[in-house]
Amino acid sequence: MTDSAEGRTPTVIADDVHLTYKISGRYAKRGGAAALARTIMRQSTPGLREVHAVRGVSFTAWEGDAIGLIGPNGSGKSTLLRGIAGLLTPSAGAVYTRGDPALLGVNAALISTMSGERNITLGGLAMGMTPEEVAASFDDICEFAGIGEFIALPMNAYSSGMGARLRFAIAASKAHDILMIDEALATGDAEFRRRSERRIKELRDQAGTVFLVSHSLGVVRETCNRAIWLEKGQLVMDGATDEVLDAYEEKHDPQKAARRREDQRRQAEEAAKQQAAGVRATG
Ligand SMILES: Nc1ncnc2c1ncn2[C@@H]1O[C@H](COP(=O)(O)OP(=O)(O)OP(=O)(O)O)[C@@H](O)[C@H]1O
Repeated sequence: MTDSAEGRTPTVIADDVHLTYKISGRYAKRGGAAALARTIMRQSTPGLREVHAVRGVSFTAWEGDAIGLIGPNGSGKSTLLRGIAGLLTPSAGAVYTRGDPALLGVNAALISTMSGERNITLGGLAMGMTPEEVAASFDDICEFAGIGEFIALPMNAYSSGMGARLRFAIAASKAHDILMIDEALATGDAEFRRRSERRIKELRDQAGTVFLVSHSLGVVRETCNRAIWLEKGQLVMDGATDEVLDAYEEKHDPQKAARRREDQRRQAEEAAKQQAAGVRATG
């Protein structure tokens, strides 16, 4: 499956995807208010409430793409990742993937009562590595996570940042066809972020596709070639990172956008001055 125009291979196709959560409990009570709530929310089953989190999203991701998913809280970013990973079945539309998607989220399934060391082994095996491959990457994973002696302690003794670092280190040790990272980088310090950004670039170079959910526009600018902007479960914009992030900033942080425009104007002015000085010096 290759796009003949550009010779690139699509890895994920989302075709008008809708993702819905069904929650029970809160409206299960009998009584007038609950019945009224059900009528308003067009519920057919008493006690079941639906949250329509992703509403008709379509895009195609390609090999080598690193796509930042941006949007305000509750806009459906994590839900869309779960849909791509196959953890949620679309209520309408479809997701097609080429290769195995691996979702690295804050809730990635490591076992909190076991040590970091043990989780490296289990996580590696769960990702389909052989025991030899796990043994070969063990030291690199420990070093990448950079949590020192904590690696020998059970993970429930870790701070949330340490846990996120270890999860990232384990997931990123293997080349994935499609790697999805949910906010993992937000919890690391500057040095860890730099290491992670380098690793994401390597994974892209190995022709994988990376999706990154992050509230840090800086991380998305540094890491991604493309961005998808979601708002209330719908796709607002999909395109080159700078273009999408500039438009997002105009809407959600106009002051910052104005400062950025001013900086760009100054830089352009400075570059023009230097070019003119260079022309005079050589002329
Ligand atoms: N497990 C769940 N059960 C029910 N509703 C959920 C569940 N997870 C998310 N939602 C709802 O789905 C919508 C989208 O949530 P989602 O977590 O995908 O957004 P997000 O853009 O990732 O948000 P954030 O930036 O805050 O992490 C929200 O209205 C949220 O309340």
